Amino acid sequence: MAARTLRIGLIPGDGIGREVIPAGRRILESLPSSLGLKFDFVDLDAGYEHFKAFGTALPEKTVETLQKECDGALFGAVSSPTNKVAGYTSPIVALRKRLSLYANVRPCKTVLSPAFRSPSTSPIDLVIVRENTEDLYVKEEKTYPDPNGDGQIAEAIKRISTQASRRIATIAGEIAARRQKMRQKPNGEAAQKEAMVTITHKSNVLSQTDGLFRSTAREALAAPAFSSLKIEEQIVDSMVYKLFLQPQYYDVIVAPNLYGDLLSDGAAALVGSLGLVPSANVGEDIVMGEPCHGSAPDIEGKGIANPVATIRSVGCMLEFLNQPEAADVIYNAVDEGLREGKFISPDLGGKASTEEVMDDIVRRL
Ligand SMILES: NC(=O)c1ccc[n+]([C@@H]2O[C@H](COP(=O)([O-])OP(=O)(O)OC[C@H]3O[C@@H](n4cnc5c(N)ncnc54)[C@H](O)[C@@H]3O)[C@@H](O)[C@H]2O)c1
Ligand SMILES: O=C(O)CC[C@H](C(=O)O)[C@@H](O)C(=O)O
Repeated sequence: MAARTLRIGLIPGDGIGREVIPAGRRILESLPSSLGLKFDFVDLDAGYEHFKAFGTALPEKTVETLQKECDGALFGAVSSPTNKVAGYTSPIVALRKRLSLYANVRPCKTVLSPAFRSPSTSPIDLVIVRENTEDLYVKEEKTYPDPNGDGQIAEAIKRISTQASRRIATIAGEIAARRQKMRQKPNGEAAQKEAMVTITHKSNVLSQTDGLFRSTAREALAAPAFSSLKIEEQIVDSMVYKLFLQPQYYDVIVAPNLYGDLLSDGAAALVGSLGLVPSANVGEDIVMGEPCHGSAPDIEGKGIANPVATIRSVGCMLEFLNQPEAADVIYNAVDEGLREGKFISPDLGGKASTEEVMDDIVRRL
């Protein structure tokens, strides 16, 4: 059988993005040839450093190359400034919209290892499915003088649509159904963990925006295709509470954009580190793997960034490019390395460098 070639755009961005994306590339180059996959790579620019040098954080060439040439992409991280900088807009937020990457799928899983302990003592295996194109992320903000006194008023639009809510709930249902199938035992016995989608919202206060998200998600998940799933809902503040108290209970959590962003960093803390949690930005035309973490300026340049989130993101990208076998090879190699615990990075209490963790995983592929 002739090998299939996938073209992958590599966008390291800023900070530790530049240290972990090479690990992602190396993993793809090291996959066993028996999988029948080949990769070619195109290096693409984006980020705050690029903005400072050339006046744009997301060159059109990057967007066009991804749209016209690439099957998949790997994005590292960007160093978005926290103060307003004229002309700068987050390239990752822009890319998600420009490429219609409507779902941000973020699996969080505990690996039990003698080498490190996760803050959560019960094993976690959940997926956060974050809407990726709207909510407060439409970034329609304005500031104007306060007519009633000193100072100013700043406003932001929170936009929720039926279409985006339906689409995200549907993919969350599909992911839960797929996980249910994978958990089923060969003898037909039901798996221990209940297959479930938890719809997260704040419609007790935001009855129109989050209300629309909640009712649309409920409707989409009532489809016959999802009849084997338990569908439940949780107000986002108590969702945080319950997630921290009993994370092992959750299976698939679907959330509007901002709540999904916050919940995934919380879940990352529970499994041990942001350096462990991957994501896939999923659209109709392209899939972009991306670690959930940022550019980590506090450890940039030290060679100690944990590459596992990026390596698992390579698996997530391949999973959504319909290459589940290749994804499993990567997930298993990562889990085995963490379980054995010889090469553990400092964020998990170990001493291994980015390169040592990567080499250990490559050996196991
Ligand atoms: N997708 C993205 O591009 C993305 C995501 C989040 C934050 N950011 C940007 O990143 C910058 C820094 O943000 P922040 O410090 O709030 O969040 P961060 O995720 O960069 O870092 C938070 C903490 O986690 C640690 N950490 C993160 N990734 C790690 C890894 N792979 N290995 C070991 N430790 C890791 C960091 O050292 C830091 O202590 C900001 O400019 C923010 O805008 C970008
Ligand atoms: O800093 C940025 O430019 C984007 C950060 C980004 C987000 O979606 O808000 C990050 O928090 C993420 O989880 O991907």
